[in-house]
Amino acid sequence: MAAESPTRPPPPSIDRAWALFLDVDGTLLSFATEPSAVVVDPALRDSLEHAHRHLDGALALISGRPLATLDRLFAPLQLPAAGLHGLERRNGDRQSAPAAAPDALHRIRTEAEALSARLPGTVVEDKAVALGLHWRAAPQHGPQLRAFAEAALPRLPGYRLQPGDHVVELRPTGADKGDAIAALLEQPPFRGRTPVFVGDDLTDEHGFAVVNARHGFSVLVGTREPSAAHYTLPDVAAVHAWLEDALPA
Ligand SMILES: O=P(O)(O)OC[C@H]1O[C@H](O[C@H]2O[C@H](CO)[C@@H](O)[C@H](O)[C@H]2O)[C@H](O)[C@@H](O)[C@@H]1O
Repeated sequence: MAAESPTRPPPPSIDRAWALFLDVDGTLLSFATEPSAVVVDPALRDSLEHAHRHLDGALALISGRPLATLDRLFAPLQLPAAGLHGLERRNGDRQSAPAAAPDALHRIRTEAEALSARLPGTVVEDKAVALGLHWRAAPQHGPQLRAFAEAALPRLPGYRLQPGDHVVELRPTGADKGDAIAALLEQPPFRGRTPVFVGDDLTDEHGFAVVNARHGFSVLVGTREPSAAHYTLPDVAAVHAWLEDALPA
């Protein structure tokens, strides 16, 4: 018999004493057929800016995207953030970044682009030290891209596969989203606050574990199972409404 899905309540309204961590794709932004096709509504930028102020700066984006891409998407906002699933971090003047990409990754990117050119609807995302192989517009090609990534991995010492939503990534081993949240919680303005993380994807489970261990609020967007999250919001529109509702006009 299939296990029953847990019933999760919606999260409480945003509290000034929170440290709020927000995933990006699938949480703040609706999915698009490819990474460059996402749309950032100006109203969302306004909500994030208000929330950042309301929380005295204790709001950070926690994403698989590089920080440079986050800054471009949300410009002119430049929020505290973790990029590349936790490998890159920025909190005010404090920054950390992974080492440069090995030569093998450049060769693998060229091979991946050649493969993608033969598989219409697939996309190779160049994330400098990481590589995303996407198949949202062509799900039938997912197995071939996954097989390519698995075969490439032994040529990349110090790398691992990062599965995601219609994507597999080749990324350096090291920090995950949970590590990034834990590190930010050691620093002002996040230190001493109740941690709250809102996310939708597998990579967000690391963040849920850290927040749960600190008696915070873990919020799953959507219905993916299994998940360690204790609360839920049904979709991106509900996340936007939750952000807007809680804030003073
Ligand atoms: O941690 P996140 O902020 O959720 O980032 C995870 C990955 O999101 C992006 O890919 C996803 O969104 C694309 C645009 O909607 C979509 O086409 C793709 O199928 C999704 O997997 C981003 O491109 C990746 O770099 C992030 O790692």
